[in-house]
Amino acid sequence: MSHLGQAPFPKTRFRRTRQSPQIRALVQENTLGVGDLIWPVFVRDGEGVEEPVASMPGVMRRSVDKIVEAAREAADLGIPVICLFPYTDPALKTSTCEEAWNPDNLSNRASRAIKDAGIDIAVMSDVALDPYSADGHDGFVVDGKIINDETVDALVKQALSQARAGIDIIGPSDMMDGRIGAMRDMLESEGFQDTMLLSYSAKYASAFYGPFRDAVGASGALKGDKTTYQMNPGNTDEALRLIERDLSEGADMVMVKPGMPYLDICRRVKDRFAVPTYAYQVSGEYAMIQAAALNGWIDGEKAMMESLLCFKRAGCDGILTYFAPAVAKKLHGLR
Ligand SMILES: NCc1[nH]cc(CCC(=O)O)c1CC(=O)O
Repeated sequence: MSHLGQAPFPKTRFRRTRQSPQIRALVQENTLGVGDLIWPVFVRDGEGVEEPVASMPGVMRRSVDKIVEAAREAADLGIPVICLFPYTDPALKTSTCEEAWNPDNLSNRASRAIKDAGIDIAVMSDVALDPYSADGHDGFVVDGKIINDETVDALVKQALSQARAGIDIIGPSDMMDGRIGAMRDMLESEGFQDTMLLSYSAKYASAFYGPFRDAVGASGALKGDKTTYQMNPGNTDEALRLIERDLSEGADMVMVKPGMPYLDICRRVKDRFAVPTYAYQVSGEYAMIQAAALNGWIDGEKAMMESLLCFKRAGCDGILTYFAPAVAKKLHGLR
């Protein structure tokens, strides 16, 4: 084997630098820190409610008061960002989705409550129509098609209601074309110069979103699939074109989603654009690790830590993960 400047065996023995925890720490190239974590949480109606999500053991839907408690706990652990996903009352779901830009919808109430409590945590939102849509799609459905431009107008209204509710980081997850530019123009003209856009730029049409759709109550509503707007898992050049497009329209940060099966995309994005790059370790990835751990088939805690470190190795600056509080506790030596 020839490697630049590498002496042959036995002058080079790789095991020398693996001999103890101290030396392994010294030569470690990538690390996971609490500052790398974005914690997605599910908000529901009511008060004092913490309701387990069956397909995501350890994950809860929380009422707004409990979300505030969770945000405080996350901030105390040093988690920099909490990301809100609403579980909307099915009675509020329509084909015109107006609940999406209701200033008092669940997501906006939760955002305001966290801000009013003065908690030191950045709040991120989700922009897409699916939690509010009777059809379960991220855009308006007309004659069985998901229509792009009218959806973008609605998403801009939704994003404005979120900015007004104090959201720090707007996360468009809808995959419509042209939405980042439209939202950036709106934010500039409405006086929200500091509101960030973290674009779900390379979001794939994935089977790994199943438990999430249960958690937000969208699985029952969804007719068909999302393949006309989310990406084909076979593509990688297209991901780079989407990232480039979203950066050119004013995205501050970009995301690849799902995470673990798409680490090659994370690496290509980071190498090519050198911008703040995030991955979403989605609900199905979380569920797989938890299910195997609960069966005693893998060491859940080790698999959790390894999976997240690997995102850092792949070039990500941070990860959206349902494990965030557990990881933060582990990193602080609290468990
Ligand atoms: N716009 C919806 C949205 N935002 C985040 C997720 C998935 C998150 C997860 O699976 O953890 C989805 C689901 C989907 O696109 O159907």
